[in-house]
Amino acid sequence: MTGVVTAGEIAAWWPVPGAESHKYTRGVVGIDAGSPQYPGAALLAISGALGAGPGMVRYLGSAPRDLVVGRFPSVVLADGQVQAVVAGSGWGALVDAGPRLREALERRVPLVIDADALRLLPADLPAETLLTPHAGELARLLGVERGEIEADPVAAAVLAAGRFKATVLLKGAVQPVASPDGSVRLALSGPAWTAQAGSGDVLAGACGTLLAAGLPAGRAGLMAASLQALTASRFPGPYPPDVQASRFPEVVWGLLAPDQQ
Ligand SMILES: NC(=O)C1=CN([C@@H]2O[C@H](COP(=O)(O)OP(=O)(O)OC[C@H]3O[C@@H](n4cnc5c(N)ncnc54)[C@H](OP(=O)(O)O)[C@@H]3O)[C@@H](O)[C@H]2O)[C@@H](O)CC1
Ligand SMILES: Nc1ncnc2c1ncn2[C@@H]1O[C@H](COP(=O)(O)OP(=O)(O)O)[C@@H](O)[C@H]1O
Repeated sequence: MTGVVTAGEIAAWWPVPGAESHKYTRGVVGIDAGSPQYPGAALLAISGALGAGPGMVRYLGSAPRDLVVGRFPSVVLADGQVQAVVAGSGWGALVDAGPRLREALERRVPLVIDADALRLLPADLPAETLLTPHAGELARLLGVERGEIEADPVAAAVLAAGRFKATVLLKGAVQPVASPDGSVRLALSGPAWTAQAGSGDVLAGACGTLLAAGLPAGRAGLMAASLQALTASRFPGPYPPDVQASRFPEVVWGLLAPDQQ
């Protein structure tokens, strides 16, 4: 199937908790984002993860831990079981980036690989890996000029998904989500208020929550990117990306119960 995902599809796929759900069945997402160089990226990725409704967020990164729990007290600092991991946002020049990505891979769960971890892709990626490059990062990965990516983002995403045998969400004004089997869909689009530093970190966190809930990588990417775009449409204006993420639940509610809006 091709074309733009619909709001109806997103609502139908949304992981609504059942009466018997608990935090582990809803999905635990491990966030390895941020660093001493980019502590804000940890908070941004966590805000995106929480806004999409996880059972639990575990913080696995190297940003100051007090900063994390001071801002988000529901986040668990203890390591333990996770059903998906977000790796790479705001790693910057971390010297242990390679071991961090290996550790994430050894958990054998679906991964979101973002930002600086995209430079370290291994030859074999696990099933349900979601890569979330912007055009600059994808150009670097494919060894082409950025203009080529921007000239045909759909073709670039499809090429990358085939090359890396992973699902690729190419970020930008048009956001294709391509699967290794050659299929591609577009996320819903929204106003460019989202085009600001940190929106990508928020998006990676939201993708992680949806992967942890058990969604296939393609759907997780389409849903998270569309949620961010719909939020900017519903709350247009210069809201910082974590503030946009704090409005995600209202937008999800609007998708699930449109009559009550
Ligand atoms: N608060 C925090 O802690 C934040 C932390 N962050 C963290 O900062 C780190 C560096 O991330 P980064 O994306 O700024 O740099 P990098 O990957 O070297 O870009 C390379 C080149 O690509 C281009 N380019 C960039 N974006 C583009 C786009 N959307 N669409 C198209 N092209 C684009 C651009 O090329 P130019 O236009 O300059 O030619 C740029 O020079 C990373 O760890 C990230 O997670 C940020 O998330 C912000 C908030
Ligand atoms: N023109 C645009 N219209 C709408 N959204 C955009 C536009 N350009 C970029 N975005 C959004 O901004 C974000 C950019 O991600 P990224 O460049 O990785 O940011 P950062 O690394 O600073 O967090 C993505 O979430 C993308 O959806």
